[in-house]
Amino acid sequence: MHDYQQKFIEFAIRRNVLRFGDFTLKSGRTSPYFFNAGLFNTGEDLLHLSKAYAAALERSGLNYDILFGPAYKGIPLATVTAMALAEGGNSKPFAFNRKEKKDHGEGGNIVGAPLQGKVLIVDDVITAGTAIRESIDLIRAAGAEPAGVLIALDRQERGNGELSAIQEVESEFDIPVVSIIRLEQVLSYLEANTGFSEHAVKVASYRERYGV
Ligand SMILES: O=P(O)(O)OC[C@H]1O[C@H](OP(=O)(O)OP(=O)(O)O)[C@H](O)[C@@H]1O
Ligand SMILES: O=C(O)c1cc(=O)[nH]c(=O)[nH]1
Repeated sequence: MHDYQQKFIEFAIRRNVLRFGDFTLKSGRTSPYFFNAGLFNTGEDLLHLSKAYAAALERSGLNYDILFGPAYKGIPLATVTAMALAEGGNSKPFAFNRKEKKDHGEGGNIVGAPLQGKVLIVDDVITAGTAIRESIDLIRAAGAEPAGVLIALDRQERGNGELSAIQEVESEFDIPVVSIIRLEQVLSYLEANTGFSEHAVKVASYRERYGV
């Protein structure tokens, strides 16, 4: 695990973004841990988070034209990532969607720059891959193509079959998925640090059941 990854895990635990307990996921699975990016909820958190996203993206060397944040939590993530990239001299257009279509004013369900060219999806986590597939449908419907996905945490879970949801997305759409941290690193952190052993056991057994 790189130092920046350990620091990111500690940042997420400190801000209660990475929590332990019983959580029902969008996929219906019951998970002993949850990553709630909505709790990065101060200006300082966002500043720190935006730098971690932008650094992961720059490290990946991924080629893209525009950032796209899926509603809802992807919206501030794409926004602050675009700002951090611009601060490093790499200004890109960005857009996001509304969950409900707006039928007055400017109408439609895409806000921001037109979805054109290679679109990078920015979100918090991938579990079963539903949110990413929905985003790819929106991107293709606009006549653009997905370039890749940038997330904070790869939960390393099976999707519909034996592959991880991320592997399915990568092979089905031929795009890379870049994450700041993966579950295996969270688990190593829990196992190596006192006070987390009970959580480590539960997370390990969840990973046995749903992990890849
Ligand atoms: O890979 P999946 O199984 O789709 O799960 C992950 C998605 O679920 C959550 O979003 P949610 O749809 O709950 O919406 P929110 O951003 O409005 O909280 C999360 O922010 C991801 O987008
Ligand atoms: O699968 C989900 O619904 C999910 C998992 C997680 O860790 N965080 C989140 O916001 N959603």
